[in-house]
Amino acid sequence: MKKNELRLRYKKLREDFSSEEIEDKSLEIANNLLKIPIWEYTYYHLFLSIANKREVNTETILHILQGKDKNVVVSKSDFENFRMVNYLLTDSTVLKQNEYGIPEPVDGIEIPPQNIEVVFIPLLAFDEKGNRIGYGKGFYDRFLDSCTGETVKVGLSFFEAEPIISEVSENDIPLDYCVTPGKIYSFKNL
Ligand SMILES: Nc1nc2c(c(=O)[nH]1)N(C=O)[C@@H](CNc1ccc(C(=O)N[C@@H](CCC(=O)O)C(=O)O)cc1)CN2
Ligand SMILES: Nc1ncnc2c1ncn2[C@@H]1O[C@H](COP(=O)(O)OP(=O)(O)OP(=O)(O)O)[C@@H](O)[C@H]1O
Repeated sequence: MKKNELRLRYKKLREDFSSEEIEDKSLEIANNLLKIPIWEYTYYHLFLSIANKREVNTETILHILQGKDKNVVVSKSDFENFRMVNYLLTDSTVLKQNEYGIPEPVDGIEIPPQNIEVVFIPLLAFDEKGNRIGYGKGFYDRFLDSCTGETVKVGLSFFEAEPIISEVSENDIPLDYCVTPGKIYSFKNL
């Protein structure tokens, strides 16, 4: 199916979940994440969920990372150039909601993308090869492009994989893993 059709379809599917379903499914995703081999690294990039958009709630994942004493990196989006600037999340980080309701650090210690070892990625949809679709502004395409080839890319999704996403462009960087409430996909060596 085409990207725009998939975006619309999955946005609708997500909107049908109750807050309780979002919480339960997000917890199952966090539990499944513990089963993939990504816990020996130091720098983890996490997105902070938009409360009213029915995204995967990443709060439990944040607590897991903090419990393991990992360095957590969060970003601020620049809607002029569709790039993200990444900051270390610390006790003194001040978060402020941007115009889309995304909590963002006001400032802080900037972390170069090359230092980031694991990235958790919000998705609208993905396919069995690990291709992904986001909001379509290319924020994550640009960000992942500036990370290293070694950076582990982990998608988080409420839904299972589509058989195939057409119109994959050369900018699209595929996932290494995708975790859903019921399943763990590994795309390594595909
Ligand atoms: N929590 C979270 N943080 C994230 C992302 C995300 O998907 N989730 N992003 C992933 O890329 C980046 C921000 N990307 C965005 C891209 C487009 C729009 C946007 O145009 N919103 C419109 C229409 C949204 C819609 O179609 O539903 C709006 O809210 O009016 C917002 C954020 C970086 N941070
Ligand atoms: N590395 C890049 N450098 C410059 N432009 C890019 C890059 N990656 C993607 N873009 C541009 O960003 C736009 C959105 O890309 P695409 O349709 O793949 O979105 P997406 O993968 O759904 O979005 P996102 O990355 O925000 O989740 C396209 O116009 C694309 O040309």
